[in-house]
Amino acid sequence: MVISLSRVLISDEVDPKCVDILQSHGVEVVTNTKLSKNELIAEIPKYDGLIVRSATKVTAEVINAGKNLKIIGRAGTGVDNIDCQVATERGIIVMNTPGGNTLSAAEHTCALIISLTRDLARAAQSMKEERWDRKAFMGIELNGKTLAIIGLGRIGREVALRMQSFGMKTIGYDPIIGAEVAAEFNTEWLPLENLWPLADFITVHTPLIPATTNLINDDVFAKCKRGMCVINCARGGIIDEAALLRALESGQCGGAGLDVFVEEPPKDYSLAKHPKVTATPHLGASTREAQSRVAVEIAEQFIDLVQGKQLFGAVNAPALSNALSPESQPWVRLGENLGVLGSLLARDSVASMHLTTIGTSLDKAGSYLSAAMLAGYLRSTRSGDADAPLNLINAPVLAKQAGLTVKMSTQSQVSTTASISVIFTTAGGQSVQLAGSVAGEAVTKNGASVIGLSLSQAVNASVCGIINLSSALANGLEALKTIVSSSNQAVL
Ligand SMILES: NC(=O)C1=CN([C@@H]2O[C@H](COP(=O)(O)OP(=O)(O)OC[C@H]3O[C@@H](n4cnc5c(N)ncnc54)[C@H](O)[C@@H]3O)[C@@H](O)[C@H]2O)C=CC1
Ligand SMILES: O=C(O)C(=O)COP(=O)(O)O
Repeated sequence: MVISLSRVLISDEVDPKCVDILQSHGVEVVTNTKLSKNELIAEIPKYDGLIVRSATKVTAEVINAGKNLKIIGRAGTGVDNIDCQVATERGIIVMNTPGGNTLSAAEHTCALIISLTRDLARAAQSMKEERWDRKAFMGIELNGKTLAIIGLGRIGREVALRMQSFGMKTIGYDPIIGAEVAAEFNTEWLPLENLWPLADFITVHTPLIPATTNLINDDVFAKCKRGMCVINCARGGIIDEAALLRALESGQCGGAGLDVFVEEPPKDYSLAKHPKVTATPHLGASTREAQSRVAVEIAEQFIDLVQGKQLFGAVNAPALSNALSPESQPWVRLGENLGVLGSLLARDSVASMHLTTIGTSLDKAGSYLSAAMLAGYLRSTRSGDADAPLNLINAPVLAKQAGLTVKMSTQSQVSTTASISVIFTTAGGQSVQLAGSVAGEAVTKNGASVIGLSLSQAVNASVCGIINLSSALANGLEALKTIVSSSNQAVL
């Protein structure tokens, strides 16, 4: 799958290095950070690429209006402001720059923890008001206290390492990162129920997903030590804001450091204004270093993708990662053509496909080959929304929605000429088996795949031939049958 980009819209404040890199590769870039929702919807059809931070809400409406959109880039980490599901269904790549702002977010988290222990924000404000009030600001030491880290990914572990230098004991929970990995950064992995009562501070570093929404709620506050403090430099909504306000009021929660809010900017500032809260306006990634990194990274990732060099940072295109190299292009075409052929030969709608890759060179090709096959199959069978392209990004999702199941197997034989074999089984139980390979420079140069066919019940024949698949498909099934039955091992 080849992706070309001609015009990119940047709709949030992104370091100018991003524009420079894209322009130096011939991409036209328009920066407009003042677009209202409706203006963005009106503007987006002109672009094939969009780059945002957290401010632009890339909703289904925006994505559906983006008739030419191929890629949405997030100069940062969280993609919760982008409707990734709709983007995927429309075959649009969503890409972020994981890691570019990790250290800045970790440092900001540490700053919030430290600020809380000494009430720095209010103490500094009192000095600006010319009040020398030493009695009002009795703090606590971090040394010997326990910090619970929920989410032991990139930021969580950097926070752990930094706060350990203050003498804090770090404990943590993550459903994917286990105890052994946590121990590598001196953090004791504990199940949540065991962790709540031990923590003096709890900091969250997870994405906002259903499992983490309101993760810290009234019940959790009740299980914590009285006076424990919470920090949220991840996403608004991981800590239930109403429950936090109640816990601050009752004294169950001793303080909160908040960088993120359910609504940004918040309509209701009662949490931010609360005397026990140190709040910042989503500044975790707002450092020169982080902004420079994410701007360069997103631009370079776009260019690498367009040049077919590599796919980095895509959050919704697992099939694409091995499909960009020039060597894989004929295989992608073969897969698509086999999908089309399967749909032509199967008399009923296909309920399942079983793809087998043969040969070690195709060991990692199963996911893009099956996606290519599904794209070809769906392209040839679908009616309706012809607007949305069918490609390696959306074909697996749309096939799943249509109830089509896909099985993949690998036969890793070193000496074998690489080939693929697929069995299409219809809802009525008929099956069509096709086998194909990409052979020879001369054939692949003019874009045609060579395919060895073995047709079973669906055409009630058992023939084997080699045909120029592209021209056969262009002439339709009847022509194909004629070609197959009249040719034996001939390239047409
Ligand atoms: N305030 C700011 O400006 C910034 C905020 N962020 C946010 O910080 C958060 C963390 O970012 P990274 O560390 O880069 O992400 P990451 O993907 O490296 O780590 C997230 C971790 O959360 C874990 N997790 C998922 N579900 C969980 C659950 N139910 N309970 C506990 N852990 C769970 C994952 O397994 C993963 O290890 C994200 O929400 C990101 O958007 C990131 C950068 C800047
Ligand atoms: O990268 C993230 O997840 C962030 O929250 C940073 O957001 P921002 O790019 O500063 O709007």
